[in-house]
Amino acid sequence: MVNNGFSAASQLETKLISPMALVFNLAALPRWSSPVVLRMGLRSYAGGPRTKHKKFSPQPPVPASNGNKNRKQNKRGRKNDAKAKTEQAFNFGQYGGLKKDVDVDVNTTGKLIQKISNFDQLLILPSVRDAMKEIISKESLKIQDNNTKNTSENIIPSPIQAVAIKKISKTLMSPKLQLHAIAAETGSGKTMAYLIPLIDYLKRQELETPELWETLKEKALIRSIILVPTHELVDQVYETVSKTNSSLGLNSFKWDKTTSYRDLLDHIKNRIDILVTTPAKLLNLFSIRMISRPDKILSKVGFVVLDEADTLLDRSWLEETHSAIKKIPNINHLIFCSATIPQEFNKTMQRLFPTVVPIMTPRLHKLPFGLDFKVINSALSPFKGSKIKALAQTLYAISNDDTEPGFEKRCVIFVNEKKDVPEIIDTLNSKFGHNAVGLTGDDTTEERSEKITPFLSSPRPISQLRPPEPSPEPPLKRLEIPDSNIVIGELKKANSDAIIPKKKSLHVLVATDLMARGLNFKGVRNVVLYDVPKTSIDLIHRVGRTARMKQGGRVFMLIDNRTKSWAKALPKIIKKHQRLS
Ligand SMILES: Nc1ncnc2c1ncn2[C@@H]1O[C@H](COP(=O)(O)OP(=O)(O)OP(=O)(O)O)[C@@H](O)[C@H]1O
Repeated sequence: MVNNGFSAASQLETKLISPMALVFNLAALPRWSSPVVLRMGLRSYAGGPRTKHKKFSPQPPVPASNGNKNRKQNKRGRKNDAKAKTEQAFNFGQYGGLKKDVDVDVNTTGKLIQKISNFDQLLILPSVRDAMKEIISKESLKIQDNNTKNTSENIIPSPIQAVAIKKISKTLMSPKLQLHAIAAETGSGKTMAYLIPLIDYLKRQELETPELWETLKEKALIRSIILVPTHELVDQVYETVSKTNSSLGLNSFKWDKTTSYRDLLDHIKNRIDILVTTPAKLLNLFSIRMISRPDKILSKVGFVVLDEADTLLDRSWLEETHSAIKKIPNINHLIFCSATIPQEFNKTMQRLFPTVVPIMTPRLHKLPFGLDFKVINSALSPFKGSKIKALAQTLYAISNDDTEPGFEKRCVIFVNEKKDVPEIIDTLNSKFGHNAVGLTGDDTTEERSEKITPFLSSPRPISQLRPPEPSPEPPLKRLEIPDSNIVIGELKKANSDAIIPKKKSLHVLVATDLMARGLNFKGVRNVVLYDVPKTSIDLIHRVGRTARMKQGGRVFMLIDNRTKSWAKALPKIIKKHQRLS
């Protein structure tokens, strides 16, 4: 029987899988959820100085207290409100870490966003709009499961792009300082949500103040900066940004570990319109002897983006990032972009940037739409507590099911501790015959890049790969669960290591949280959480490497007796489309 995919309702259901029977089927491609925007519970974010917006009001108005009765009623009211709020945001076992009182205002901004179904409805220069649509259509994943081809005509703004561009474009050329925080679920197109306003800003500067532009265009300066936490993200963001060089005549440049000072200087001399780098590198500008006036070079930077802002402003990065921003004296737009709002990040923002204006979508802190989440209990027979056996069988089953027909399959495995990576790789490759590579912060930049590149590009058609090695594998018994469209692949005698056949057609990457942030694993349909992530924040980022932008994806989370109580909460969260807290 052809495996057609789950029904719409069951796509979002989480299933607890018995270890002997792993369920395989990619969820059908999800559509955009209703594009709506929310006002976040980032109390201090409200009240931006320059842009009009409503203030966040976490509690309904309480009438002026008058005597004991009123006080008691008010107290009860407040209790009920608090209860309703905690019920709304599901608390995942001992998890937490995320800002809880995310308050969705679906009605006001939501309706506005629902109306935006086309880039033409947004205030963007036509040349910028056309160029960016073209880039998206080339970068965005081809939908494998049907014959729809991406062309710039059928590219529409994602909800976060619609709302961010709409809001930022209103006062784009106002000379006053403007701070925005863009936050939306993983894989929702946040890069373009800040890049389109940034590029529109640069091009409008050129067109609207031609005299000024004439004096600046030959100068040694930088006009905008995108800061990211890792070199992988420098490469990824630059890959997109650099496509504007030819189509829009911009000079973009990435400054990473491999860049020589000479190269950097040469590019600065010819004007850098968009610089992509890390905060540490930017601070380096002040210690390069060849550069006599770094302050002058930065004096014309008008647009700054902090991508993965929650990482860049967490305890270990804060000082560096804040120092880097402080070195840029004339910022006009400062944008913070993030998929999660951890409590600590929220507090930092309240303290350092209390006037920032939030731009968010209602799916923030929810797991991706169209995700198929499976929980595998390694404590049960036949694994009997061996997580590695459970992992090996999961991988075997992934490589043998009939998903992703005609394309190579890839799977990213996340572990909590980097010390576990070498052992897992060794066991998977030597004992179970997998084709796995491991990545930790100990790898050099070059090693990391070599290992990760095959996962960042679209899956290759099998016809382009060399024929797989023959493997002495037993036939896979296929079963169907009555009254469902679930197909089960069952291994004969799966409790014995010896019978698990060698399998090389699946490409496996084992990584730590380092690779969980922001990386656009194009078309990776399978993520395995070898360890239960320690916080909701980690869970969201790791899960978010699959099911990106309308693409289905599966997550297999391995649990044991220690972690199973936490895992129990997840089915409810996903089924009810709840937000993690
Ligand atoms: N309007 C659009 N239509 C279709 N695809 C798009 C659109 N905008 C962006 N994309 C594609 O969606 C994918 C995910 O985008 P992006 O990496 O910006 O997500 P993100 O929200 O930054 O994710 P993360 O939170 O993990 O960093 C990319 O492959 C990008 O090319």
